[in-house]
Amino acid sequence: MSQPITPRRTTRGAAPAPDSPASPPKSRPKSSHRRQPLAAAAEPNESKSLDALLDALPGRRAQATDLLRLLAPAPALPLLLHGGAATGKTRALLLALRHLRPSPRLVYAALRSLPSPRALFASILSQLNALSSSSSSRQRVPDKPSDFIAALRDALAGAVAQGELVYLVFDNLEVARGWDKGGQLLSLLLRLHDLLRLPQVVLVYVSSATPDAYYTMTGSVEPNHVYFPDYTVDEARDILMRGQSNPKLYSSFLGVVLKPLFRVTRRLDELAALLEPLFRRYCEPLGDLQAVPDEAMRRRLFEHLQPHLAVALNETFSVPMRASVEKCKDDSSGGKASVRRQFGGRDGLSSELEFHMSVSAKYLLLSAFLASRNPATLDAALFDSTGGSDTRNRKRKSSQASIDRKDTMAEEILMKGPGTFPLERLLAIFQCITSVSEDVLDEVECPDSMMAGSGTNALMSDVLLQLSTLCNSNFLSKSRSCPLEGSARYRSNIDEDLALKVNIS
Ligand SMILES: Nc1ncnc2c1ncn2[C@@H]1O[C@H](COP(=O)(O)OP(=O)(O)OP(=O)(O)O)[C@@H](O)[C@H]1O
Repeated sequence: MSQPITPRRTTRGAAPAPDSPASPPKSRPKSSHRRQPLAAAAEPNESKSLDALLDALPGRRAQATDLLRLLAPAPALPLLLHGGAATGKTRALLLALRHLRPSPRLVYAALRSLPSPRALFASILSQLNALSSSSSSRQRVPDKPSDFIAALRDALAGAVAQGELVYLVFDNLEVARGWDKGGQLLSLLLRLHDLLRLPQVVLVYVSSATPDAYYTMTGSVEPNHVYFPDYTVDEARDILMRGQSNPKLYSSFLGVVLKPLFRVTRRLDELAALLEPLFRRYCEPLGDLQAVPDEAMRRRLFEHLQPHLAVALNETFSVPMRASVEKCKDDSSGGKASVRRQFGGRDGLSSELEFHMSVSAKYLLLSAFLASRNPATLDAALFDSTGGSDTRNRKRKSSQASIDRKDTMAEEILMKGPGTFPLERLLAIFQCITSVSEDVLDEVECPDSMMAGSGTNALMSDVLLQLSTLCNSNFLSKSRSCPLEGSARYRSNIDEDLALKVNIS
């Protein structure tokens, strides 16, 4: 993380009344490398509410503490929260902001719930106009970013005139990249600190991309940043255990389902959506939902659940649909809804949809794409078990004739469309491209004895499971067994665009 700000905290006792119009504008604190323990500076009431904040954020203690340091009283630099999907960035930020005293003025825009730059401008300006109860609320929404900056400055001037800090939050910043002229807009948003030069305005960016991805591109002032790593399975368990009416029952349920599901998805929203119906199934044999199951009962519940768990593991794809987060809800439901659905059929993939699949499924899909698009004769040249790092066998530079021959072959392949391939070839390609990624092996390694053995067996059983999921989801098709070879053949149904979207991160 970059340089934090000295936590010159405003305590309740010392703070002016939250909405007092007479509150003086706050001065900017000096930057410092020094950090103070948060609780040490806190008064009893504050430490109680700090405990409540940390309780509401299992697995995010360090991030919540950093946020409180960096958000108040008046940070001199913008703040960037970054990390993978559903790692609690939004939740932690909104809860931390709610913890601040006096309550800050918040202008929040979740880019994922907005269709265009213009919608973003409109959302921000209307929130600001509501804050300052300005008469200009009927003004035209700017089309051009430069007009937006001018309108933003005017609207902010109205809001900060009341002496309050205004926190301007851009959530899901990475979404702007996909917008028309999104690169330009992104660079402008990241330069707001330099452009506005308003000390009372605190800029907060939330993104799944790393800071380097943005700041090398804009050359603007580098913000403070807080990283949100993926949850571990134990942290996910702590989060999912919150608010359960029968913790012992739920804990025994998580004991059997969480690890296998965690290999399919680590996203909390998806896990919660998967777990809810499974838990209902799990409880079906129970007469009393408040009962604490003994060992024999636990085994019975597991046996009852097992077939349903197998089905759930096969459905690895989900379509998160995000509603805008207007306010932070205290309960774990958050402000976003996640709807699960299997891909397939003629619907295709709308650009507004996101899909999630495990890393091993992504590699498998890419392996199938390559196997369908390239003739088997090219495999030896394209792949080797060293992932291409062994240069000893590299061929001499191709002659013009051989380049022409390859071009003609490529054209023919394109004309023919995707070809079919046997399972062995798919697995050989999969093995070659995963041999360079230890991460993949970590991900598919199955520590849970319930699902399979360990090591290679676990890897293979996972791959076969993923393969069947990809077939069920129409990403791949499986032909009937070939009468000569006696085994089934597969074909990839995805095009180059989708293959490019299968981003392995
Ligand atoms: N530590 C946590 N405790 C309780 N619930 C959590 C925690 N972390 C995440 N969640 C829940 O998981 C879901 C996703 O969290 P959140 O939206 O904060 O993640 P995010 O990192 O902002 O995701 P994205 O990058 O996709 O926008 C929400 O329902 C949220 O309430």
